[in-house]
Amino acid sequence: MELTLDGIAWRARERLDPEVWDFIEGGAGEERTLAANTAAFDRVRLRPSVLRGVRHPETVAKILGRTWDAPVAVAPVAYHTLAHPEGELATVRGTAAAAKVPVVVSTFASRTFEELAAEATVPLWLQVYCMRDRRVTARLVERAGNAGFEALVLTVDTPHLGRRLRDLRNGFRLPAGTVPANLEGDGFAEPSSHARWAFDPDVDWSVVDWLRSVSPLPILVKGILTGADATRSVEAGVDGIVVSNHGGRQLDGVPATLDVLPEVVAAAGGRVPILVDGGVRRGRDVLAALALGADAVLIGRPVLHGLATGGADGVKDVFTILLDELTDAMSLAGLRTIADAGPQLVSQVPPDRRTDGSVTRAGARDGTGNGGELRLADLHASVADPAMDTMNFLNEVTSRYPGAVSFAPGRPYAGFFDTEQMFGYVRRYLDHLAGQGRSPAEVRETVFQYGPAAGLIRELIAGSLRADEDIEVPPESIVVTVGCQEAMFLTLRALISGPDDVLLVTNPCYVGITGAARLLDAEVVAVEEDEDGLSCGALEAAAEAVRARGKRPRAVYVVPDHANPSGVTMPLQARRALLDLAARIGVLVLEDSPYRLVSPGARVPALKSLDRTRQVIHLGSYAKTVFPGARIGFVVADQPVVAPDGGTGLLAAELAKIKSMVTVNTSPLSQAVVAGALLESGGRLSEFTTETAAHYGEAMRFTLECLEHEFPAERRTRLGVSWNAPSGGFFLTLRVPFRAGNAALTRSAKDFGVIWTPMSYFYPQGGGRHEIRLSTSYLTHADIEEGVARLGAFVESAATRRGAT
Ligand SMILES: Cc1cc2nc3c(=O)[nH]c(=O)nc-3n(C[C@H](O)[C@H](O)[C@H](O)COP(=O)(O)O)c2cc1C
Repeated sequence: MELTLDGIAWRARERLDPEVWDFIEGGAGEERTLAANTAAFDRVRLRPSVLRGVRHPETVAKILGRTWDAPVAVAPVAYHTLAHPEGELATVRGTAAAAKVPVVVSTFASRTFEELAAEATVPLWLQVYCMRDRRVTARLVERAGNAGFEALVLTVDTPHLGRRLRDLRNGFRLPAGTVPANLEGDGFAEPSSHARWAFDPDVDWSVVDWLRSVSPLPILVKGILTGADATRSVEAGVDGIVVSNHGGRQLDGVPATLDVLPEVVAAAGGRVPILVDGGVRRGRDVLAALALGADAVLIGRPVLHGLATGGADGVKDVFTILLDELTDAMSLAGLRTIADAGPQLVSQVPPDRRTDGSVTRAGARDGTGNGGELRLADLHASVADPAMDTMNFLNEVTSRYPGAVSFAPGRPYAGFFDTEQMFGYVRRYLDHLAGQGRSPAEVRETVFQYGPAAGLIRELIAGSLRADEDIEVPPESIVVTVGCQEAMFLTLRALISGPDDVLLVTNPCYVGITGAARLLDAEVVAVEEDEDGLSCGALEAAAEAVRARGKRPRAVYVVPDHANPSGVTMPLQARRALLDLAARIGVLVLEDSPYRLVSPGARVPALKSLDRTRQVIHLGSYAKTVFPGARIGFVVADQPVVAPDGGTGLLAAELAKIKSMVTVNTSPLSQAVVAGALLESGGRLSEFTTETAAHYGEAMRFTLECLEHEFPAERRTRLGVSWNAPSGGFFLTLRVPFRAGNAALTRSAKDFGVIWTPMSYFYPQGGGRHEIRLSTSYLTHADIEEGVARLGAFVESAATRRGAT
């Protein structure tokens, strides 16, 4: 059994489809409020009283005249069948098995009130949304009352649903079979659009009187965040208040509930009980909420996590852990009953100064909290962006299952690395400098000192571009960067001048570019890739749509050769068409092509070599051709930039200015290594990489052969499996008949010993749910053979396992 609610959440994530996980876990907007909720609890420190002889702390709470085993209840959460087929039935069973505490049933419960009431041995409350058609609400309330529900919780923060970006990106729809069991009609599949037409957006405080007129049950309002609204609630005659920001799912930017709790408690002045929800994950969080004036807490997501991991048993685990932690914390803190949890119990709760401005504790003036602790909610939103987190999940899975064969990393094959050779390259470059007439002191200076921001080895790079790629550019148009990632970052920083500039990318797309855009708050619009790469028709339509919104499509990012992740290569004609279109509609093309020189066979000309209008910014990398540890990339930016005084320079010079404030200059030592390799190859990197290209070509060919062998025609058809056959590069795409998300990946790693990358990671606007990216580059043939066999077993199992996908 897991020991913490976080552990249960981790296991739930493994089991749930990524879109469902996102629906449950996500918040509105940049998820600042979502992050703030848990961060607020993290800032609390408990001040224990010692030697109080507390052997058996008493957790019992009295709320609205009823006795609860503990000051904890289940928050109203829609559609429990998303997490487990038994839905709310399992929730009431599991809760009851651990403690006698209420379950607040959502208007959007996926089990009927009557079946829940028949099952429940815990109190049931009904959460109420006020519908445009009040008769619908009145009927629900009446049914719940007849079924024996004991209270109504009127949600007041939801005239419509908040902007939940994860769901928008995923195009989330409720899975077939998940419907609100107590509502009639249809149109529920998209929760947000349903709410827009079904919820009453004009609802005001008179709704409390109305609700009282249709039901004798006590009424609590849920969604109060200010003292003023708490006062109004009491004046309106409510029986209780739930301090809630809907788990960060409504208005992003509102404060953490714990931070506003004291204000609400003070305003309510003990006239009604105060409950709070949002981010309660540990027993000590319950104590913190009580100490700051709450009478009880509600927990939302952890209940669904419990359901996902084990139905009723999982919910029981959630409550058992939480209550064990609560009693443990009480006895260590010297609290006999929950009434002992007063303000003296907590210290140093720094204010959320951005959102409510009130200082609740001393020691918070620097806004950093205890011991320099920072709040995630106060950092740039990109760090909490789920899209930035996908690779972490992959890394976690990889480290959890070290024995698995991994088709995930797009790494070069380590067999080519030769430590001694590296020294040889440096020597070679230093000799080259000496041969150019530099004195020993100057040579030493070159590698030991800071260097020019634009780089030391631009001439050599320009020479090899000419020799290998027929790209004719002056050395001054090149900036040597710390990997290609910096080249992307600098380029985007320069081009994206404000919120109206939009970056177009292919769908699917390499995550490095979308990640860089995220860091820069640049909007990204994805354009569907087809078998020829980027379709000009789709690109033009996307650019027009961006313009129609009053924005500027600034640049389009493409990987024209053996793309990561799809493996697609653009034919010559498509390249020419793209350049014509880009020139016509005034969009720059960012060409990133790291696999060109390490792929076998003839190469289609690079976009930059076809570029007659300086439309293309070429992003280069030596990670695959020389070695990634050198971290050497470059950007060719030969576009003229006109200053207000009419003077012109090259875009590269502007990029170098930016670079001087990012990494100052690229490591001269690393540049020396790459320069040595370029010199060694006689300026023709393509000759230097012949062997490497043959190796990777062979790895790809062998993987395809293993796939053919593993999935012969009959099996392929039966299972509904197919794949593409790139002529080079590191990646191929396997299409499978089941959802190939995190849950499937975890099962694949755990039960079958094979790891791959869900293609959905690479679709910035959703897609790729039935696709797997296989990387062929760094495995040996023996690993590939074994890995494909394991993959075959996994695919067979997942494809034939009903309902498990
Ligand atoms: C998936 C999901 C569905 C929810 N559905 C409802 C709902 O139908 N009615 C409601 O008032 N609140 C709803 N909430 C908000 C919860 O009642 C509660 O305020 C929030 O989840 C508490 O935060 P926590 O998840 O951090 O514990 C929902 C929350 C989640 C995560």
